[in-house]
Amino acid sequence: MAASRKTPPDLIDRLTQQWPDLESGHSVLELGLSGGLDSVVLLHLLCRWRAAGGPSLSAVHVHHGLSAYADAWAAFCEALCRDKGVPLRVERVNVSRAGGESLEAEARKARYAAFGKSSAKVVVLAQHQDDQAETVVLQLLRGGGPHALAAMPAWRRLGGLSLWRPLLDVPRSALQAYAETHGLAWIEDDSNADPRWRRNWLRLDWLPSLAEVQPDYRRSLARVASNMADAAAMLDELIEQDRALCEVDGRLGLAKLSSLSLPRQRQLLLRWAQSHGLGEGTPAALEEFRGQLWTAARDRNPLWRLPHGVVQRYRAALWPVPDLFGEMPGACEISFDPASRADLPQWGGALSWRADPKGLALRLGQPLVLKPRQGGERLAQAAGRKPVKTLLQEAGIPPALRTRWPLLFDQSHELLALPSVAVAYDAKSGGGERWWPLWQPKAWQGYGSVE
Ligand SMILES: Nc1ncnc2c1ncn2[C@@H]1O[C@H](COP(=O)(O)OP(=O)(O)OP(=O)(O)O)[C@@H](O)[C@H]1O
Repeated sequence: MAASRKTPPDLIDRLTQQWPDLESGHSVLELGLSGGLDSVVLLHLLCRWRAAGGPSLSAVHVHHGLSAYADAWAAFCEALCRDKGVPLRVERVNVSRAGGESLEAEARKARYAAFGKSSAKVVVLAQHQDDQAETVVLQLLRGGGPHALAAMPAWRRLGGLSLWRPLLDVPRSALQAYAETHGLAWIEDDSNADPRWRRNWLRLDWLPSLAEVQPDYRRSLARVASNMADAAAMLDELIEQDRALCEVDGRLGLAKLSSLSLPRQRQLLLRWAQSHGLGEGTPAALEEFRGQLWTAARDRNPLWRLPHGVVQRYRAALWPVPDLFGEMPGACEISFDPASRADLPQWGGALSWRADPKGLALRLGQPLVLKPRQGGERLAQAAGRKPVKTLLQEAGIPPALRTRWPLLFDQSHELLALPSVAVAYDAKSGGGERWWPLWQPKAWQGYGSVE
């Protein structure tokens, strides 16, 4: 049987032709070796390449401890690498469902974390054309867009190193033929035969039926992946351009947003919200919000609720407001230190100080109290005591941020300031150095302040 299959003569050429440049500094490779057919064939190819003057080589086997055979797989990889003179590290990882994902997804995360610890410049993995085709179908069934359908790239960054998948355009049958021709031994993962896993069901049932009507489906699906990779890259470029057009200080300007076509508005909003850590919204919630954006009355401030925060329309812009759903903070004592910046996660921001002749006269270590608004507070201003609510409105603070905007009191509960917005007029008398309190909500960190 082994002799009857024809080995493609060019498998090693296909590998080396993808290699960018031996002089580029990528001269050390580490192979992810599971002990299965694919990575055993890749080990053989890389060893041949090494013998012909190619990059030096090591391997990593990730021991997940999930199968009764896990120790036997590690032992198999150790013996194979010893025989080939390839240094092997066996990484034992703990996989649990603690993250709330499937065991398969947790195992994958642990595996890639172990790959990321490599001291090589490039980690090489043995996914092939059948894996790519399966990934495209799985992403299609999940309802994925261009990024998901782009499936696996041949090269990508993983932390400080590169991941390389040189066999992505090689069908599994060619790897099997190669293994048989060279008399290679490998292990079969028992879980690959379990049809309860969607990928296995595809591989064992669905794709063989598809192959009967379209034998070249792998190539078509690989083409989908590469077309979608281009589409995804172009989408990224367009979103970046649109973002540069619409975003000022972390807010999206509505006038500029309205000049974009509807699909561009949608894509920009989704990406922008994600980049502010608000998570991925449902298409229905986004459409509802987009409808309100242009129709809600001027004095309304519609919200787009996302898994980790909200986006609020306020005046002529959209504001990202992360995590407003925790418990409201209580009163909090601090002591004045102009050199320190106090991160106050429960309040959703950070308090700092700036020397300013119009600020407060405070002494180092003076006790101060931060309290949330109760309603009805007033702050002394030149023209009388002004409601805090009016001061926040005048400063253009969107309503979603006002509930957690801290009020700064002295120890006798006199309101001293609304940080970044105003300080008490009567607190301005007296000599010495003066300080202006600054409140920077998490949503604005990395951008300017409200002033
Ligand atoms: N236990 C392991 N130890 C080291 N490398 C592994 C291990 N399991 C898989 N790999 C590497 O990853 C490649 C792909 O394996 P597999 O398709 O099982 O995993 P995956 O990481 O889930 O892939 P995908 O990126 O398609 O989700 C293998 O060919 C091999 O190079």
